[in-house]
Amino acid sequence: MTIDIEYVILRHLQMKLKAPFTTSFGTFQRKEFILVEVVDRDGVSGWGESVAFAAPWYSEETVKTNWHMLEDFLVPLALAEPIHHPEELAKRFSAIRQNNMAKAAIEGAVWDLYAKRLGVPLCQALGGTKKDIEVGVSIGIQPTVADLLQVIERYVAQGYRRIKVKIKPGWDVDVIRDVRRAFPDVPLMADANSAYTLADADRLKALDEFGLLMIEQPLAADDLLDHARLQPLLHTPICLDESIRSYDDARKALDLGSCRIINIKIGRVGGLWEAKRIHDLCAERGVPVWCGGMLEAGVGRAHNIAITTLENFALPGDTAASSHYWERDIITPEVEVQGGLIRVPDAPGIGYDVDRRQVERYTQFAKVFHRTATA
Ligand SMILES: O=C(O)CCC(=O)c1ccccc1C(=O)O
Ligand SMILES: [Mg+2]
Repeated sequence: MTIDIEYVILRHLQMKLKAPFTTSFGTFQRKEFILVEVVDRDGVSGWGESVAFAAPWYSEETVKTNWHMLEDFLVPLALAEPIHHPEELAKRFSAIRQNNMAKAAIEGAVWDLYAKRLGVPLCQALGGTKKDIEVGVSIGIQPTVADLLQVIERYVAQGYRRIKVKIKPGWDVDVIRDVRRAFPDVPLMADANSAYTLADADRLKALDEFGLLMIEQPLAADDLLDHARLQPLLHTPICLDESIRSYDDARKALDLGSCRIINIKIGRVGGLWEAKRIHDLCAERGVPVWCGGMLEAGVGRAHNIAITTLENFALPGDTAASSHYWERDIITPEVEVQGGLIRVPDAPGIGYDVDRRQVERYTQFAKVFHRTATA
């Protein structure tokens, strides 16, 4: 199989979230992101989505740094030579340091095109087998505990398979106690987005009594060592998110005992190829993984669904329904959750149609890059 990309379109989109989403590091009202379309000689399109946010709170990447990396480095590399397998592109990109979300955006588009050319769904091209995936939902910090309980009630009623609550100092032990009292049996976890240090070990230890499935990223993103010190003090498994940016990070975290579960985000680790390698490593080590979310629009959501079909994505992810985030998503059909499950689409590639009318509506500006002009 040879993929000859004829041109690439970068579009800058902005979509308003249905409800503001608050984490320990800030509040999101809208999502700005880059949609990548790669088009081959026959006019077949592959789609990718950069998950970088407008501001560098979650990681150092932003929409603008991603645009710069794509325009000046990654798109020219993708156009430079034909591609026989997306892995080749991942290797080509390894000459460029980090900037994982930018790399993943275009690599994801090439994966979609690759699977479409093969005539198979993306999940199958990746080696996934599941026909349905189990999903949970991530719930932001709310104005009051009463608000939080009401929101949780709604998602439990919709059948979501686990509830994730964002925590930070001052919105943690008492909140989780109230949630647990109201929902004694719900599969529950907490995500701190690096809001604590090792000096808070007692506070984190106090969460042990609530039977959480895991506590996600309690300490700093660059601190595998302190996570390794914290984990033996807790009964609750630590799950790492921000700390894991590559296969090697995952290997080191598992060797050190920094976590017992890994959240895989395709963008954070630089693409589907690296995500699959981390999945396979964790499978060998008997460590379950799950797919995190970055408030994606439909294209990113479709990629998350595809990777989650790999077997060792053993825990429900954060890939909630389109309608949880958006009045109107950019794909048809939209992603729906029924009884806590998403049915994996079986059409070639990402398996959803990109709704060009909606894309147009949300696009603020765009730029086209032709092979002849760059290569
Ligand atoms: O619903 C989603 O897409 C996941 C929401 C979420 O938890 C999140 C949202 C924005 C930034 C970081 C995170 C996170 O997983 O830490
Ligand atoms: Mg997280």
